[in-house]
Amino acid sequence: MSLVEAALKADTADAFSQVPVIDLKDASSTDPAVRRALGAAIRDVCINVGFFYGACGLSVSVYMRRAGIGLNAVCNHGISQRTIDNALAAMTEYFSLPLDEKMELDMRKSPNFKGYNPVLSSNNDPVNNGDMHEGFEFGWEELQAKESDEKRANDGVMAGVNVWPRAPADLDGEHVVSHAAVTLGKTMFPLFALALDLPEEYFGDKTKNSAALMRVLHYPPQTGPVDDRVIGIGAHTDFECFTILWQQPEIQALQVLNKQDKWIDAPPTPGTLVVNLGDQFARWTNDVFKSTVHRAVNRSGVRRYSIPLFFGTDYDVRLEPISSCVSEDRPPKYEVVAAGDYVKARLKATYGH
Ligand SMILES: O=C(O)CCC(=O)C(=O)O
Ligand SMILES: [Fe+2]
Repeated sequence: MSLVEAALKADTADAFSQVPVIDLKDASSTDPAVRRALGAAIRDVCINVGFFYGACGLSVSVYMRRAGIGLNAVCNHGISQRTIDNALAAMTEYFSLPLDEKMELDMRKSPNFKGYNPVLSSNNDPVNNGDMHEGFEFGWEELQAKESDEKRANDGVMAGVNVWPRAPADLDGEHVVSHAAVTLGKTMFPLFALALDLPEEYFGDKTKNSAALMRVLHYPPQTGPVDDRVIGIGAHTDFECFTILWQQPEIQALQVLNKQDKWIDAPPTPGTLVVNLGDQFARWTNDVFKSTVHRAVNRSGVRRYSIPLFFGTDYDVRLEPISSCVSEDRPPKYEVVAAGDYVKARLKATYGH
């Protein structure tokens, strides 16, 4: 079945009622048949849901080893548990700093949306009155600072350095997690290409500078009568190709909208990370791949932390629809824009500056 036919079929299929799990253990297989089978599973989920739990757990260390980076920094700590524990401890410490100290790195002082954003300063859903979370955002950076960072020199409209809080709440743990997640993201691109019947290396020259924005989020508990227009993060789609999300175990907050406009819970599931598609993939695939609306509402009565990594194409890439996703009956739906311009416009709308 062609991609366009599969998308048409999905339009009339039943709405999803849960977020599916895809086992990513075969992501490192070199057997073409095994890889094709995984690509087919990913294709089905991308066309019908746009969200899945990637079961990775221990195998993340395999990705790290294959990519040949961060072995000491990441694998020896065991990305699936110890690195995450470190990151969670650093986040907890960072967000408990006095507000004026956090505001020293106010994102609004940064030309490229790096740094701290306080509670209610972002508004992902324009009908709402602000998002009930605070966050800290940074882009890709070498673990050991280099004199000249070629990747960052090519960031175009999103170019600019990160800002970091001072030790001890220095978010070093998050920086390590971002390297692990970027490695996982690079492993995913060839699989998305397979899912789109493209050569595995199709996205290679479009993702040389691993546009990767990581956010560290803290959602205070919302108790008592909750104003529906003030929720953890309002209904939105993500901006980049796909997001890899770690959510704090045992706290339900994330919800995904199905086509019957029903919110489906996506609770944290041990040994998995959430993977969801964003608008760059929707634009590239002319909506064959779904950039699905989601939100987070923390009514658990306790604090909740999460770490999304938004993984996209190089910012100068133009998001032209892939030809197999366009037909006479399915003409291009989106104006062609450069990835960086699109991301920057969405960030401006979200943070109001
Ligand atoms: O915290 C979460 O579970 C979701 C965060 C999210 O959707 C985002 O930052 O785009
Ligand atoms: Fe999101």
